[in-house]
Amino acid sequence: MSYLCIVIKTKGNINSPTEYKMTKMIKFTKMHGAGNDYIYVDTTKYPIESPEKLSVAWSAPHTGIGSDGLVLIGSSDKADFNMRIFNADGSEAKMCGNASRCIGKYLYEYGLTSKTAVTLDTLSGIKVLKLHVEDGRVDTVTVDMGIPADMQEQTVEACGRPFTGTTVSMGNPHLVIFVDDIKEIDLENIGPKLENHPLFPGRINVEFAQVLENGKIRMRVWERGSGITQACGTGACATAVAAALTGRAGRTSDIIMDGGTLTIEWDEKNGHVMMTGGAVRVFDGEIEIR
Ligand SMILES: N[C@H](CCC[C@H](N)C(=O)O)C(=O)O
Repeated sequence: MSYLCIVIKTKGNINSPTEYKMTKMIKFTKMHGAGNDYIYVDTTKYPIESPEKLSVAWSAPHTGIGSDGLVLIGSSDKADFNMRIFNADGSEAKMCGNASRCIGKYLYEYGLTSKTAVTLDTLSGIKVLKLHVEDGRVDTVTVDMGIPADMQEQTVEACGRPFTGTTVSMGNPHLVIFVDDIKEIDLENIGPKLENHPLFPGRINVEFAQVLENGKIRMRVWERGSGITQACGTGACATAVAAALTGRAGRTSDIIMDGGTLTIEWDEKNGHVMMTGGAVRVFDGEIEIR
């Protein structure tokens, strides 16, 4: 009886932990608000260790899932739930308007809540979401974005010319610049120079806006940490506040962005900014973490 004996030479003991890279599957949901798309993970089920690194890897269009960043939904002892948001470059932001609406949809439609008023703990404080439910679906959400801050006129030199705008914080910083013709703005070139200008040591989100004949406002955004996005919820709020502050509009504005329109109301009585807009679930998926 002959035996064939095969010896497989390995480096060291193949059972040692270093040889076996532990991998785990993470379920995620891809969603967008006015085209501002993020990857959403329920970290109560799928805890994430290095969100900064994963946001960069997963946001990549060709080698990852492709998105403007990563949003983690977690538990909170101060509110119904917690939100953390990471830009495509891995930087963590304090607030995301479009993501907060999508989280409202996610929580209700995935059965994590049956409430239509949900509190969300963020790095810029607790936000209140009002879910507009129809036939068991949430397609529109109104978010109380709180009170705008740090409003001041600012002139910044970039690309050989001055840009005068209004800074507004919605928990995250924005520079809103009104122009006569938004089509003239080379956002790809100007955006990063303003985002990274030394005047803004924490960098800044940049919005160019044009008031239209019908009183609506057309806005395009270069987001800190993500570049040009289809829409920016906090940016739409900052734009509406800047328009009201500078007498270009009233306290309610429709902000028309590349990916969709948000309605912003700056309440005269309590100073809060209310943002209303859509939330869309694109697909569910799972991805391996090595
Ligand atoms: N890029 C922003 C975070 C995302 C905000 C935006 N996507 C929104 O909908 O508000 C920042 O670094 O402050």
